[in-house]
Amino acid sequence: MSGKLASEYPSWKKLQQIFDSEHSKLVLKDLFAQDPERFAKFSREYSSSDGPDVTFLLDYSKNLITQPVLDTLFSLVREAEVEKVRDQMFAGEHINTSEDRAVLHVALRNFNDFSIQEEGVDEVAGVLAHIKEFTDAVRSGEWKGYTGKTINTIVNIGIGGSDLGPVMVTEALKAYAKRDLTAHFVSNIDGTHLAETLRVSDPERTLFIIASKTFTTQETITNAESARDWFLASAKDKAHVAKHFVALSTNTKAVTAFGISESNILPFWDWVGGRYSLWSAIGLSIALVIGYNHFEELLKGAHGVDKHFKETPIEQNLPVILAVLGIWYNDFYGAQTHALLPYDQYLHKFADYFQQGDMESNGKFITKGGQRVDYQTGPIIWGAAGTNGQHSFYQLVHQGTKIIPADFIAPATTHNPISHSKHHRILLSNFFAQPEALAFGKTEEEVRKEVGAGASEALVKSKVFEGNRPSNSIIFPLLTPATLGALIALYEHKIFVQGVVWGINSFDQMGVELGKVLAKNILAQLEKPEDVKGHDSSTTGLIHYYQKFRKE
Ligand SMILES: O=P(O)(O)OC[C@H]1O[C@](O)(CO)[C@@H](O)[C@@H]1O
Repeated sequence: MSGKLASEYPSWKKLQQIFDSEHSKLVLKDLFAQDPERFAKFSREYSSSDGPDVTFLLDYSKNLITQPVLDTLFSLVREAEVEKVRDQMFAGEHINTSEDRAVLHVALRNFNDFSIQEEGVDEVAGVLAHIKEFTDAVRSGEWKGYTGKTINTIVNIGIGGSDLGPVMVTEALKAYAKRDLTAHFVSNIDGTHLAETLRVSDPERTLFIIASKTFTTQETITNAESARDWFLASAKDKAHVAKHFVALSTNTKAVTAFGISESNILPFWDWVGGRYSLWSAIGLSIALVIGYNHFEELLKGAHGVDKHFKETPIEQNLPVILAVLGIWYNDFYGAQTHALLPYDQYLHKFADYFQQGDMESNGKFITKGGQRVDYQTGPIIWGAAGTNGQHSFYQLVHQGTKIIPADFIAPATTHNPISHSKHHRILLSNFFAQPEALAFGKTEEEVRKEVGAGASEALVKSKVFEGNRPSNSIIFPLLTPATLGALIALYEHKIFVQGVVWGINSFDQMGVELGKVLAKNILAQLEKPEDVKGHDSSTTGLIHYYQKFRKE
């Protein structure tokens, strides 16, 4: 049952036994040598069944698994009733129990396939129509600023889920961007972020998109107020705000109180989690940059994977496969992190995006039933675009003392085939080489042959790659909007499956609250040393030190 401790499932215990007795025998070099069919057995191609064409290959053969390990992991998924909870999610049941909410990002990209009963679901198509109408007006130049000029800059002001998705996707789909429309994303409360953006923006031609589900987030509201002050310093008349400020929010009351008219609000619903919201009105900046039709392709690509996730048996279900592999390393091998390594410059924000997507979802130690877990939950997600990472942190991935499961992700072809695709071939040669090097390494014997007889023992040892480091590889024809949608949905559902197995609520984020409350209290004490009360000596000392330099 969901909410149960994962360690209570019979398969969990069995996995522990398998790990204890077998893991020293799970050596990739041997496993590949023993079975010429290993790649065929442990790789799967996804092809969308309808909507835009999406295909990708997931190769998971370079994992420390055998069929019995995988079968036991699948049994764990069955015991945790992942399919039942998945169906509850798709049916609109309130699986976000702590907040008593449905979890329906799948409804935002549904296109009438699944029947979902929840308030607001029938409004999705209307909001998409509004996004289309608005983006068409801005992109065509029909929407004018207060002096009659067209919009050439958009500034999305939001943070967390109201920022990272739009940032990642607009970067990823830059090849589809309208190049004469510049998009900025301001998230940090640090005034530098807004100031540097405003410095290069023209108030007569800038559209501010205030993106906040709650419309109470301190960073976003403060940035929005300062942006409005900056705008009014030029525009003077508050009536002009209507041409330059739109809001994306579930909190209409707070938006209108801010001074944005109701006609400039694109709403969404409480069943859209912040980190799952790029598919909603929060994606307005994406639609503005790449055009509505491409935005819809993104949604349809995700919908294809939703169908796959909902309809495919566990053994062939790609999000489930990724999820159980992650559990195997996280909970039995003791891996602390998971690296996302896209070999595509356009995907350079992919890991940043899934830091929130995964860590805010599954970074929890209490089960839905209120018990403390006695195992590890969500991994630390990190990564960077290849090949840059190779010249910074890959040393540790190859020869460090930690096990770092990684996903290598790459497009077979590029939007920028400069020098007859020479760059892309070099990029891909690295994409193929790195998982190979990680898996198979280089033995002492091989090193000795290379360095010759005179080399010192220390030098020989330092050149050995132990190998047996696991990875997945995902390859697809080209990074299109639909393919990106599919990839994001793949990881979203992976996170879902892991959360269900671990028995936690992947859809609240109580862990971000305490810091917010303390900061509010401290903000009121920053002026005078005598105001600083109720803290430990370290916090008090730090605030007192700051107060020596404090300026208005
Ligand atoms: O869209 P909002 O309500 O401004 O919230 C922004 C972000 O803040 C959080 O609540 C906490 O970081 C995230 O879950 C959310 O994406």
